[in-house]
Amino acid sequence: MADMRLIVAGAGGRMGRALTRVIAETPGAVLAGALEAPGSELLGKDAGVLAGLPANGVQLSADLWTLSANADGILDFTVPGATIANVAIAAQRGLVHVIGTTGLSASDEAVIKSVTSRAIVVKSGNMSLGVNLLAALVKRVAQSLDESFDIEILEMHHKSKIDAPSGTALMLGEAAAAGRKIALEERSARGRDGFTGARRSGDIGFASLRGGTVVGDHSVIFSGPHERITLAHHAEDRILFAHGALKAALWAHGKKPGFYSMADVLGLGDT
Ligand SMILES: NC(=O)C1=CN([C@@H]2O[C@H](COP(=O)(O)OP(=O)(O)OC[C@H]3O[C@@H](n4cnc5c(N)ncnc54)[C@H](OP(=O)(O)O)[C@@H]3O)[C@@H](O)[C@H]2O)C=CC1
Ligand SMILES: O=C(O)C1=N[C@H](C(=O)O)C[C@H](O)C1
Repeated sequence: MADMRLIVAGAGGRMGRALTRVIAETPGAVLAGALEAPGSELLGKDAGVLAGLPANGVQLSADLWTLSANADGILDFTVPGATIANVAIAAQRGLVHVIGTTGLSASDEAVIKSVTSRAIVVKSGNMSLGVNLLAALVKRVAQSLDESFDIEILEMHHKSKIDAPSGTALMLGEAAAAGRKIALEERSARGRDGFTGARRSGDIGFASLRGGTVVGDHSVIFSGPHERITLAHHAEDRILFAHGALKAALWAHGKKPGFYSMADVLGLGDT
């Protein structure tokens, strides 16, 4: 099969630059375009140079329709508004759309699902093997423990992160809720402040810390009578997520339209 031609959306961002570097070193993948926000001062700059590599001749553009005329996939780690705009074009062009953007609303999620009868979407709040394994473990532990164990999810990220709780924390919350056979949206406790009253039994709590350059730390705490179990993951470099996104794109190339998760890509199934 010919090399997969990939567009990096948000090419000037932290993940975008990491993705450009990983594409350059991945056999079977080639950078076909670099997308940035309309009005960005980075438009016209060379994607390779921005990523700390030699110039590669791919200049940042805000025109996905034109870029995608000659592409097979788009790696999208941007902001919700941009991802939703990209969804329609990716579907129309038949691209593999790998979505890592977090902070999407329920209606954004519905828009993404609505195109998957004709589009190939791989979406995950975290593209790392470790976090996807952790989610499977969290589901398993939540299945085994009753409501005498309170579930709390703690995450810490760098000071530039703009959404909370993190997409990963919500994914781990979904895993815990699936293990307990409850609906997360009915049982989550977020943003405690002031006179909150006692913790409601069966809730899944979330807490977010921000500071410095932390790439991504997540802990799921099962706090029971006189004992506590903590399952945790620490991301050490965001290149980890970029490798996961590339793996997802190459895996999805040629697949039937549908909505896929990183668990599908990694062969973890519905564990
Ligand atoms: N699923 C996963 O494994 C991971 C997910 N993420 C998620 O990825 C997203 C990006 O993270 P990060 O790279 O740190 O953030 P950055 O802010 O560094 O990068 C986002 C980039 O998207 C650009 N952008 C904004 N609007 C558009 C648009 N309309 N079209 C194209 N590009 C646009 C921004 O440009 P500008 O600055 O000019 O607005 C910026 O360059 C976040 O939601 C984060 O949570 C991050 C790591 C791993
Ligand atoms: O914004 C980030 O940096 C990250 N975002 C993702 C999230 O919201 O969970 C994944 C990772 O933790 C880094």
